[in-house]
Amino acid sequence: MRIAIMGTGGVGGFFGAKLAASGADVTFIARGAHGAAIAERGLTIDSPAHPVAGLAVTVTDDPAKVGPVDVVMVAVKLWDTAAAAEQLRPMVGPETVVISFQNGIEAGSLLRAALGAEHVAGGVAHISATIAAPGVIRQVGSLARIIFGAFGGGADPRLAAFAEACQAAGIEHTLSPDIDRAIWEKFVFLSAFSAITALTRKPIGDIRADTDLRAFLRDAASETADVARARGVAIVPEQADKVLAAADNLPAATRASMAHDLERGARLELPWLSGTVVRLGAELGVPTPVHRAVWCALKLHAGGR
Ligand SMILES: NC(=O)C1=CN([C@@H]2O[C@H](COP(=O)(O)OP(=O)(O)OC[C@H]3O[C@@H](n4cnc5c(N)ncnc54)[C@H](OP(=O)(O)O)[C@@H]3O)[C@@H](O)[C@H]2O)C=CC1
Ligand SMILES: CC(C)(CO)C(=O)C(=O)O
Repeated sequence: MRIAIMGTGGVGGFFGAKLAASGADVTFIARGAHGAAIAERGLTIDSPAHPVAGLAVTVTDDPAKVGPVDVVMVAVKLWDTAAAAEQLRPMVGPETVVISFQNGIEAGSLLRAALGAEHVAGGVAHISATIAAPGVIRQVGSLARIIFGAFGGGADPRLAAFAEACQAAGIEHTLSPDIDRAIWEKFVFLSAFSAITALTRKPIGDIRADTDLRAFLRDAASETADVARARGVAIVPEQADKVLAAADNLPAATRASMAHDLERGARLELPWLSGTVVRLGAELGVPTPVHRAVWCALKLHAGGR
């Protein structure tokens, strides 16, 4: 199986390295100093649970040189999705499946429109990882799990084969019969978690210990769950409580990637997180006052410094 990693950052670099370390045929798409460092010194995963040191890998900044592959894992930030979809086109052959492991709920439809629905599946990544230095991915905590599946359900032998590759690589994974709901469940969690850890500039340990902030987190999750249900997604009534339970189980130091991006003055995925909740809420007649407040408080930071 040939696998390409479109965007070798926290998510793509981590899971791609696990696959490559297991002997899978993986090509990494990476650019700039990061791509040059990987070519020169290999790919390093700084992680107590899943360390990889200077793994020699195939890396290029030009997908046209790769040719068709079996699986493309898309792991660029959301603002790069449209450009990445165009660039990865030469890697898509008749049997290729492209799986987005990005956050939010919009990447799948954008990729389907660009590449054709038959070539696109959905995915979710549960991990906390960043590019610590060129060529180096740092994982925080030990959570590292992916979920993927065919949009609309149904069996897809290409995804079953990818699940086997994940199994061989020791990647915790689920081939989901309902990826649409899994993507929305992650969105209910992340829209709330990114909102509160970015707005307060505090990790989850401080937030969950404070009654007001705990309620804020739950309210934010509730709003996104209401929007999901108004869109016809079967999100259970207790989903906001599940978000609190998930927050209680995270290492105390955990923050959303958007909170890290805010602190280092980088661009934010805010428009696709709280921004999308506000936009869809307005379209569907669902009030979203918490996400509106978050959107207003952070929007002037969304472009980075
Ligand atoms: N980080 C995390 O812990 C998690 C992130 N996610 C989601 O996964 C997605 C990816 O996030 P993350 O891994 O943090 O992102 P990163 O910023 O760490 O990595 C993305 C990488 O893709 C590169 N890239 C973008 N476009 C191209 C291109 N056309 N060609 C080559 N390289 C390209 C970027 O390069 P450059 O820097 O030059 O732009 C960057 O190196 C996001 O939607 C995020 O929300 C989901 C779960 C956890
Ligand atoms: C919350 C987390 C770390 C879970 O994977 C995440 O997706 C993010 O911060 O972008």
